[in-house]
Amino acid sequence: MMNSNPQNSEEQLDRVCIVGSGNWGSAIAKLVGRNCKRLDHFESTVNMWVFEEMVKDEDGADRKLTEIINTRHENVKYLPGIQLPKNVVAVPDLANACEDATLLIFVLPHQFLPKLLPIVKTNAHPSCRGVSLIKGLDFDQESKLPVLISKSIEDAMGPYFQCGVLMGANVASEVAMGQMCESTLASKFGPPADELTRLVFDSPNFRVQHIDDVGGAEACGALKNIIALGAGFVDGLGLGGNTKAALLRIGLQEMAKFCRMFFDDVKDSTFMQSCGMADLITTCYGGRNRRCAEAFAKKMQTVGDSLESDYKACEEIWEDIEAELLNGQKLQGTLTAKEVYDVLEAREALDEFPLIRNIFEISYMGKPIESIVEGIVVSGNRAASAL
Ligand SMILES: NC(=O)C1=CN([C@@H]2O[C@H](COP(=O)(O)OP(=O)(O)OC[C@H]3O[C@@H](n4cnc5c(N)ncnc54)[C@H](O)[C@@H]3O)[C@@H](O)[C@H]2O)C=CC1
Ligand SMILES: O=C(CO)COP(=O)(O)O
Repeated sequence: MMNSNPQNSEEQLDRVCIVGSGNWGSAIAKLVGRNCKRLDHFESTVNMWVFEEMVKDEDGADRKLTEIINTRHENVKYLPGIQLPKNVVAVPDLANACEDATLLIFVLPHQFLPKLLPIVKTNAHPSCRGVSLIKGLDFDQESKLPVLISKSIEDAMGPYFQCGVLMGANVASEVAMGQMCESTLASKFGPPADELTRLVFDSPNFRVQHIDDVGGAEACGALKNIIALGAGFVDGLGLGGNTKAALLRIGLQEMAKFCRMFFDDVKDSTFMQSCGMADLITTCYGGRNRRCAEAFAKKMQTVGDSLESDYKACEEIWEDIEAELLNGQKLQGTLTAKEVYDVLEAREALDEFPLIRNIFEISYMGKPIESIVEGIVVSGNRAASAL
C-alpha cells in the first residue's frame, strides 16, 4: 500500500515532477502536462528538471535550454517541433524542481541517475511515490547480480517509497506526434494510487494498461535494447525481414529466460504486453539502438580487421556513432549489453544466451558482424533441444 507513511494525507493533490527532459522525457511531459491540467487530483503545474546546457536558438544566439523551453514551450534540442503544454515548467535546479513532489517520474539515461537521487530524496514530499521510465538495469558489483533500477530508486529513497515503471512500445517522436500506441504501467501501489498513476499518463492515443509485474516489465524494457543492436546488425548486413523475425523470436526467448533466471514472480503474460513483444518489435524497427547498430555494422565492414578486436577502439566507434547520429541523445543498449554480459560471465551462463553473447562480442570483441546469424541459429537449436 502506498499510504503506509502516516504523513500522507487523503486530500492532498498530487504534485508531479519529471526528472529528465531528453527525447522521451519531453514527449511524456506533453502527455503528463495535459493530464495534470485537466484532472482534479493533480496540481496543474508540472516541474520538469532539465540538465542545463547552452543551445543555439533560432536567431543563432546561445541560450539556456530552460529559458528556451519556458518561453517557446519546445525542447528544441531533444524534441524539436513539438509544443509542450504551458503548465510544464523547465527547472534547472533539481532541488527546486522536486520540492514537495508527491509523484516523481524518472526519465533519463540510467548512467546519470545515482548522483541525483540524494537530492531528490531530500526535497521530495515524504509520502511521494515514483515511476521509472528508464530502460536499463543496475548491477550489484559484489554479488554480480542484476538489480532493477526501480529497486535502486526505492533503496535510495527510503523505506516508504515505492517505485513502479512505465514501459512500452513507445518511440518518443511517434508518441509526441500523437500516433496511437499502448504502454504498460507496472506497479504495486495498490488502490487508488495504481489507477491515479495510470491516469496521469493515459490518453486516447496513449493507452496505458496496468499490471503488477514490475520486474518482468522493467527487465523487458532493458533487455530489448540489446536485441535491437542485433536488429541493426541484421539490417547492416542487408538481410531481410525473415532473418529479423528470427532474431526477434529468439531474442524474446532469451529475454524471458534472463527474466526468469534473475527476477522473482515474472509472469508469462507480461511478455504479451506492450512492454514485452510490442516494445521489442518497435525498437528493432524504429529505435536509436537499431539505427546506431546498423551504422556500426556498416563501419566495421569498411574498416575490416584493422580496429575490430580492440575493446577501446570499439567503444570509441560507438561513441562517435552516438555523437554523429543522436545529437546528445544516449544509447542504452551498448551499456546494458556490457552489464548483462558481465553478469552472465560471472554466473558461467554465457553459453545459455548465445544471441545476447554474440551481440556483445560483435559490439566489443571483434566478432564479425555476420556471426549475428550464428547467434540466432545456436540459440534456436539450444531452445529446440530443450523442448
Ligand atoms: N527516446 C525514446 O524513444 C525512449 C526512451 N526511453 C528511455 O527513457 C530514458 C531516457 O531517455 P530519453 O529521454 O530519450 O533521453 P535522451 O537519450 O534524449 O538523453 C539525453 C538526456 O540526458 C541528459 N544528460 C546529458 N548529460 C547529463 C548528465 N551529466 N546528467 C544528467 N543528465 C544528462 C540530457 O540533458 C538529455 O536530457 C532512457 O532509459 C531510454 O531508454 C524509453 C522509451 C522511449
Ligand atoms: O524504448 C524505445 C521504444 O519503446 C526506444 O528505443 P531506442 O532507445 O532504441 O530508441
